Amino acid sequence: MIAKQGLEGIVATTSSISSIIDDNLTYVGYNIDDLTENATFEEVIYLLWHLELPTKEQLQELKNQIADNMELPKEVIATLKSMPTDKIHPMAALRTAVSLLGLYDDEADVMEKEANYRKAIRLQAKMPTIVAAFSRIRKGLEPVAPRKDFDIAENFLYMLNGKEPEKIEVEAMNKALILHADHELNASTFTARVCVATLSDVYSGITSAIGALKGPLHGGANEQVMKMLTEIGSVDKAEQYVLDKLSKKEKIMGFGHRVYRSGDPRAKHLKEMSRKLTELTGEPEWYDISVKVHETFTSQKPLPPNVDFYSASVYHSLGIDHDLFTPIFAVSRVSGWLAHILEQYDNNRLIRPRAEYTGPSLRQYVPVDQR
Ligand SMILES: CC(=O)SCCNC(=O)CCNC(=O)[C@H](O)C(C)(C)COP(=O)(O)OP(=O)(O)OC[C@H]1O[C@@H](n2cnc3c(N)ncnc32)[C@H](O)[C@@H]1OP(=O)(O)O
Ligand SMILES: O=C([O-])CC(=O)C(=O)O
Repeated sequence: MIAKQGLEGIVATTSSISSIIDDNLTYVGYNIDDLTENATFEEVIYLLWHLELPTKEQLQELKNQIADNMELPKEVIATLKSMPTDKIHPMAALRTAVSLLGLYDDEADVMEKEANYRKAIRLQAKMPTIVAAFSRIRKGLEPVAPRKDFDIAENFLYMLNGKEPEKIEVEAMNKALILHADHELNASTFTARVCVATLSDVYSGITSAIGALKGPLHGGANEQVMKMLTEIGSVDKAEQYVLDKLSKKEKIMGFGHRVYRSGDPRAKHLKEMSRKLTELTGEPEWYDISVKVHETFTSQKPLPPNVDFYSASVYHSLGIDHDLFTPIFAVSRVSGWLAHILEQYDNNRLIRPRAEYTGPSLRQYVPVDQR
């Protein structure tokens, strides 16, 4: 039997990390609403990697390990500086920098469980530093060194802007990081699992996953949402804009999902954050335009917004450049990719499905000068 196009509905692995059942998302049994309201991103990382929430001591140990590993090798900074920063997408820079990190990790090809865990910590710690450093370098600024007393959310905003962020900004970033951390067998996570199931290394797995997340049908959608909101420009233009796009059979980014039917449970948190933050920054129009697009789109198609829709106006309100939205998704999702990579190694078998051949039937080779 051939699978539906895009492997729709196919259960391709077992996993204990996250589940989507009846449109409810849980990380290792904890509802995403509960975690978003109460946890820190570091607690969620620990949960995804150890399948239990940490004790105070375990959490402190993880935070220390991350803080000790945030600095980038000088060679990676030098390469970021040598990139054609005005021409490339930050996701391409991130993909290259993560691959490069592997060259400066003596344990890159050591396949023992403990070594893979150490690499997970290094990658989780260094990805925010890469994104922030790239952003500064392309503005002609020096990268800002991470602070050991800051958690990931706070450090990321600090390294990006070179000043201590406000409490509300840190809270919003922490929630956003939790909401994007893992999502069952989405395309980038599947990519990471396929890669490491060949017994390739962790850096290869994460580099491949970044490539998959970059596409606009997946993580790249959040940047496209902001592009659309900017193009619309004011609430009174939103309805016509959506109707025009739909009449041309074009997709509206940030809507629809392969798995969710009644709605993506992450969207309501981002919607509320968007409302609060846009009000605080004195730019409520970004929220108002988003709501109008939401209302118009769902009056035409029964496809609710996904995680990428309201995250766009949230990140915009945090003053983040629009092409950094997808790299921020990667800074969060690397926690889930790493959890899945570690799980894959623990019970590995090569992932190699079949294809039904639909090309020409057997034919004879004709030499080039006779064709
Ligand atoms: C973090 C994440 O990855 S969340 C997803 C982020 N991606 C986006 O927001 C991009 C926009 N959304 C989409 O492209 C899709 O909804 C996907 C890729 C997320 C899921 O797609 P699938 O389940 O494969 O649905 P598919 O793309 O086949 O669409 C099915 C039908 O719904 C329509 N549709 C789906 N999403 C949208 C959309 N956002 N806007 C307009 N129409 C849509 C398609 O045009 C198609 O219509 P048709 O049957 O008349 O041709
Ligand atoms: O699960 C998916 O297909 C896409 C998604 O929402 C995610 O990766 O967060």
